[in-house]
Amino acid sequence: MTTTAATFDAAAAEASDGGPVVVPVALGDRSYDILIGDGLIGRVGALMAERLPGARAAIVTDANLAGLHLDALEAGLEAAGIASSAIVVAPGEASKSFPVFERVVDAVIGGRFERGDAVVALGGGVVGDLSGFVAGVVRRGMRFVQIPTSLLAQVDSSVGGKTGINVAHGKNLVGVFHQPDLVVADTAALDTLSERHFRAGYAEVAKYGLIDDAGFFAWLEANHGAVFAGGTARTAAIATSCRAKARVVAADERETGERALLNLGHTFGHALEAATGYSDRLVHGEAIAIGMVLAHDFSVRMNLASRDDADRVRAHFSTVGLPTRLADVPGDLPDADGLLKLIGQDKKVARGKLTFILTHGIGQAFIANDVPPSAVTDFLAEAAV
Ligand SMILES: NC(=O)c1ccc[n+]([C@@H]2O[C@H](COP(=O)([O-])OP(=O)(O)OC[C@H]3O[C@@H](n4cnc5c(N)ncnc54)[C@H](O)[C@@H]3O)[C@@H](O)[C@H]2O)c1
Ligand SMILES: O=C(O)C(=O)C[C@@H](O)[C@H](O)[C@H](O)COP(=O)(O)O
Ligand SMILES: [Zn+2]
Repeated sequence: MTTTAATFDAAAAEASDGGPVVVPVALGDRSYDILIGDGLIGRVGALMAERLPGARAAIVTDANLAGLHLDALEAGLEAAGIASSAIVVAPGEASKSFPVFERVVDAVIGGRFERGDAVVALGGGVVGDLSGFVAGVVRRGMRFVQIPTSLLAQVDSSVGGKTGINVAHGKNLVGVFHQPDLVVADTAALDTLSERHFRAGYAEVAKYGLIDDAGFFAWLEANHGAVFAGGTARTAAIATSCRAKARVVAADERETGERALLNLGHTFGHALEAATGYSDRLVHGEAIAIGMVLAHDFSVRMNLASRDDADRVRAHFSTVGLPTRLADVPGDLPDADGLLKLIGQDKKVARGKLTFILTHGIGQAFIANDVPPSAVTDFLAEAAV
């Protein structure tokens, strides 16, 4: 549902009884809940015992999370009588790769985890996408529990079942749709997240406003300080984001239509991630922040949106410290033709034609099929200046 600045109600986005906020994802017999609240990691064992009785847990996490939040998860699993073992990968986008995928698959099968056992992702979007892919293919599909620990993962990647890894040709080009059975977002975990990664996740929060909720975007412009500070504004922003994503996923699980709107900024952004080698030069949320600004600027250039709206998007992202221009990417980038080659590998390409998510203004994104490649290169050549 689209809200306006006057009607967006942050308080209504919170649970009234002090318990976790519950956001259902309605997918028939594969429906599941997203639980959002403070201190939930220690309760995952009890929640799993209720929802997946008898399942053991193959925990996949990264080395940062292993030192911070793994003990609490393991203690809760043990208290609930759930046997577990942990597989630890290196932090960072490079772990969404074939070699790391193979290592995790080997550890899960070698650990004799069965189809009815659960792969449990404790981490950000990298761990979630990688281990969801493992869960989707080992023994042709295991149970899957997401414990997202970054802002980005809590508002976006843990929900909706897109899993996968990157290859040199492009982002997320190998993977499967595999929905989780449960998502548990412990907002207290965000207290240990770096500011850089919190900001990167904020880009995907703002995305929901830019897609179809101008009121939410206006609320973020006024309340971003409180969202960054934590507390109820942050929980409200997470819950609002999850509700928006759950609605789209329920309507179009496999992206045959409107789910593509969630790709706002990603056609440009994914090309930038590939161009920077999936490295710390540019993390996903930063690439998507630049991509969303470019999508608005490109829409202005195509006479679809007003310059005022595009400027508002750039100004807000600058205010919170996100990059907004190609020139903000450290190091060299390919030229416009090089970027277009990468864009040509986008999964939204249909019969060789480029698809972009463009906009008529803030909260008015739409799917644009058959975008002329020459318009894209002309625009990128100008944007690079
Ligand atoms: N499947 C989807 O629908 C979807 C949606 C959006 C993004 N993604 C993917 O998500 C990935 C980006 O996710 P991300 O931004 O979470 O990156 P990430 O998983 O690399 O996490 C960012 C960094 O923060 C650390 N970290 C995470 N939680 C922490 C915590 N609580 N305390 C301390 N450190 C913590 C991680 O170790 C890592 O170093 C990209 O690969 C992107 O393509 C997928
Ligand atoms: O869930 C979706 O659908 C999205 O597009 C969410 C994006 O934020 C996310 O980065 C996703 O992984 C991109 O999907 P892809 O199909 O373009 O790889
Ligand atoms: Zn994204």
